[in-house]
Amino acid sequence: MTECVLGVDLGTSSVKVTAVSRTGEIIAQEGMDFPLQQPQPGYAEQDPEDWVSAATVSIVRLILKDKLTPDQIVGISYSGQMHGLVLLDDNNEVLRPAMLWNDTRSTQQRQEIMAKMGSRFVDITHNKPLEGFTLPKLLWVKENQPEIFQNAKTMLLPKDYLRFRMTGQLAIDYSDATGTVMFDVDKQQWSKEILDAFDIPETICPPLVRSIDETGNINEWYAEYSGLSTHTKTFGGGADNACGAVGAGIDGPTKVLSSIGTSGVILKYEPEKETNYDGVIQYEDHAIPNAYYSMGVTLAAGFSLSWFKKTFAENEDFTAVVDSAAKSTVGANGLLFAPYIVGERAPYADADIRGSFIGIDGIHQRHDFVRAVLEGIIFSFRDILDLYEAKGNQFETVISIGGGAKSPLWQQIQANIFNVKVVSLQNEQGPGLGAAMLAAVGLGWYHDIPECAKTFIQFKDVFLPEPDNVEKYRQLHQIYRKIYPSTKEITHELVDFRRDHQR
Ligand SMILES: Nc1ncnc2c1ncn2[C@@H]1O[C@H](COP(=O)(O)OP(=O)(O)O)[C@@H](O)[C@H]1O
Ligand SMILES: O=C(CO)[C@@H](O)[C@H](O)COP(=O)(O)O
Repeated sequence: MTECVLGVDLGTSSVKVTAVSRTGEIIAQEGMDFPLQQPQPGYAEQDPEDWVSAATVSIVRLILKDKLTPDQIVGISYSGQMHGLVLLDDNNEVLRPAMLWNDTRSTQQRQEIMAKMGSRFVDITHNKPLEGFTLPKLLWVKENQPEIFQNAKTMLLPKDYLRFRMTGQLAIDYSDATGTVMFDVDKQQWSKEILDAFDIPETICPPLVRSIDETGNINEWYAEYSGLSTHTKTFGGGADNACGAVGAGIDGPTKVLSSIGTSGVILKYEPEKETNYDGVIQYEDHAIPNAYYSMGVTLAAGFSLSWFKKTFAENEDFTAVVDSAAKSTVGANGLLFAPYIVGERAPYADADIRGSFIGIDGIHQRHDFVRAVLEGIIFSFRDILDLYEAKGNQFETVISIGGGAKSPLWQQIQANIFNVKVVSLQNEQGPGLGAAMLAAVGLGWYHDIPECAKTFIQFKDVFLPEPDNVEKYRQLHQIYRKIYPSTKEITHELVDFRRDHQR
């Protein structure tokens, strides 16, 4: 019997569960989608029960279809979509749908936090209180649903809710704790100053654990529900981007992570706790003990492509639609797309900006629109890379992960727009692999994450920049950068119009 660990990656569009042997072989992988609710402009919610059901179906498939035996699964760890607010009452029942990282309804609360604490807030958390983060959401509930806030005993993030249902134990790891912006990065503890400023009881914050720490065995109920064994241990896990960076081997200043999941992320490893980008780029504790990372986030990366596919090519094969972009040209025959379809976080922290196609011409065909979507998402990543380069960083390698890394064409576009070599992983599920690595280290199979990485991480393809196309994309990016200032006012007015006339 080959022992294995499971990396459970709770994303925004689906959960993916990856079973990995002690020698780093991916022996099986299962997953299941779940829906996203957007009932009003800026709202993004999910039912936490959908996460539990989808994770359980995936685990049951691993056992029944892929023939893993429960005893073979010795450890489980988690990678989770960040910042989402799950509120539990004193019976640990969920009080309202989870408000997700791409829910931007809390602009007023963001302003209130800045008005009250200003730069002190950024000093403590190393972040600005953007709508996507957990504290503004909690304050939105406090102000708009006071009866729910009063009954809220515990706040959890998505992966921590899933682990709670599997083990009965409440916990949060440091990488997800930083993403709440209720955490003092320098002191490495919940910030009493922030909690007191907004009258939030510290008891709402779950106990902190390291990503490699044990967080209890699978409990009797979940063992019966899923077929897992009560001997299986769970481990803290981390934020999906922290786990993605672990699974992609981002371990030094010359490598950068490019993740195309529902969101898009450009991420850099940071060895120093003291680094502070004044909140222009996010700063987080890592899943690697005593390490940190920074990142810029595009709110709708894979989500823009999925939206396009659902709206204009619903019944077609996803890969075929993406591949059709090869029929277009560099620059999509003069068509640009700005992916601000649910607002934006970096480099423009603007909840009310919306997306656009610019330059639509009578000659354009659907494949030009697909190409423009792929390119527009990477132009927005280029904006983030520009922020890093302006601070003196130079990268030699981009490691590409997430659902978007299934497309070789999209990775070549990245190499050309970044003008940096892009490398893919054998399996694009970096966060799931990273989570499995946390369990492998937690179990003691490996001394630490760098040692585990030598066995677990396997690279696949290399995409080199093509000089002619690099130059064309450089020119196109100059035009792309004008879209935000040119469309800001118009799209804000349209969002306001929609809010005013929402039925
Ligand atoms: N064949 C494909 N080629 C390129 N991109 C894809 C393909 N299939 C899915 N995607 C993109 O991958 C995204 C989902 O990536 P994933 O890493 O699973 O996200 P999450 O972790 O947020 O659930 C989708 O939004 C979609 O745009
Ligand atoms: O908000 C952030 C990071 O700050 C997002 O990156 C979420 O963590 C969602 O990740 P995916 O579902 O796109 O992987």
